[in-house]
Amino acid sequence: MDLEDKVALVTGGAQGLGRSFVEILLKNGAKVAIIDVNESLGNELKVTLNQEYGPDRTEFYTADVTSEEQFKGVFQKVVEKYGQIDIVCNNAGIINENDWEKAIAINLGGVVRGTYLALDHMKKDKGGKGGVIVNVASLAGLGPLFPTPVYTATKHGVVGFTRAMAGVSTLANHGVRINILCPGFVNTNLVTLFSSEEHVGRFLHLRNLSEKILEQYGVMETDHVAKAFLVLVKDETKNGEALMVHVDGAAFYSFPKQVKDFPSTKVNL
Ligand SMILES: NC(=O)C1=CN([C@@H]2O[C@H](COP(=O)(O)OP(=O)(O)OC[C@H]3O[C@@H](n4cnc5c(N)ncnc54)[C@H](O)[C@@H]3O)[C@@H](O)[C@H]2O)C=CC1
Ligand SMILES: CCC(=O)/C=C/C=C\C[C@@H](O)/C=C/C=C/C=C\[C@@H](O)CCCC(=O)O
Repeated sequence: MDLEDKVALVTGGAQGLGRSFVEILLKNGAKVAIIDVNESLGNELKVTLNQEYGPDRTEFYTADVTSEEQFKGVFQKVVEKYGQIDIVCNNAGIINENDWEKAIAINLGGVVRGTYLALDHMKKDKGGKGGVIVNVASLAGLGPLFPTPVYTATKHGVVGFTRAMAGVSTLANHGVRINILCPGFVNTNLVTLFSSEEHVGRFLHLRNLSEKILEQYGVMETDHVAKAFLVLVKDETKNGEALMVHVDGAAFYSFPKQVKDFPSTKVNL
């Protein structure tokens, strides 16, 4: 996919990984709608990006991805302003093992809502132009991150939901590819939370384990992950794929094609 003049929408775009996705999309010629619940950070970023790219390449919209009204309204405003949406990145996410229902609502519910809203505007069988959706999971969507079990569950949910929706999109001829980004640890606000009782709650006693896991995997910079994000956006052969990103590079996860191919040990019943 050539990104020149394409229209992208990125949730959680005001900082961290989302901001790096916004910036790499702009560098490749796209226009970007930045969605975030943090209004002050979003407005600050808009001012910064205006200086580098001019006022017409980005727009910031304050919205909470857990609100159908707000999120749906933002999609409508983006289409009214730019006439189309070609790329959607459902990136907004949190770690909160205390308020785990909030974590589920944002990390999984927000991705489901963003995927459905994106398809409503993009699918070719309803007058759209097709495009690509990238849902941000994590390596914790493929392997359990013990200190954050609910976060792990939300990310496993993003992987399963996205793979199923990629299949639906193919069967329905939506013309929309839907892929998963699975980064390891990245140097953002989020990765500092594992020693915060407010965020890891009853699992705070595992913070030494967290530090060992962080040390084992290393911590990446956001621009490294953004390059992997761009692969999922541009490679039109990829649909339903999970791209793992770690300090040494990136690799597509090999999902077994059928149940009979699942790694298993036979049990006599
Ligand atoms: N930092 C890391 O090590 C990794 C992060 N990820 C995932 O990447 C995504 C982005 O994470 P980071 O950039 O690290 O976090 P971050 O905390 O730096 O940025 C997240 C952004 O999402 C926004 N946000 C939170 N809740 C929202 C809501 N309800 N509606 C709209 N916006 C909301 C926040 O205001 C913030 O600007 C998350 O889904 C996270 O799970 C995945 C793997 C590793
Ligand atoms: C480690 C403490 C913590 O909760 C930090 C979270 C920070 C970032 C968000 C998350 O998306 C990063 C996940 C990285 C996971 C990496 C590997 C796991 O999937 C498996 C770890 C289990 C193991 O190898 O022992």
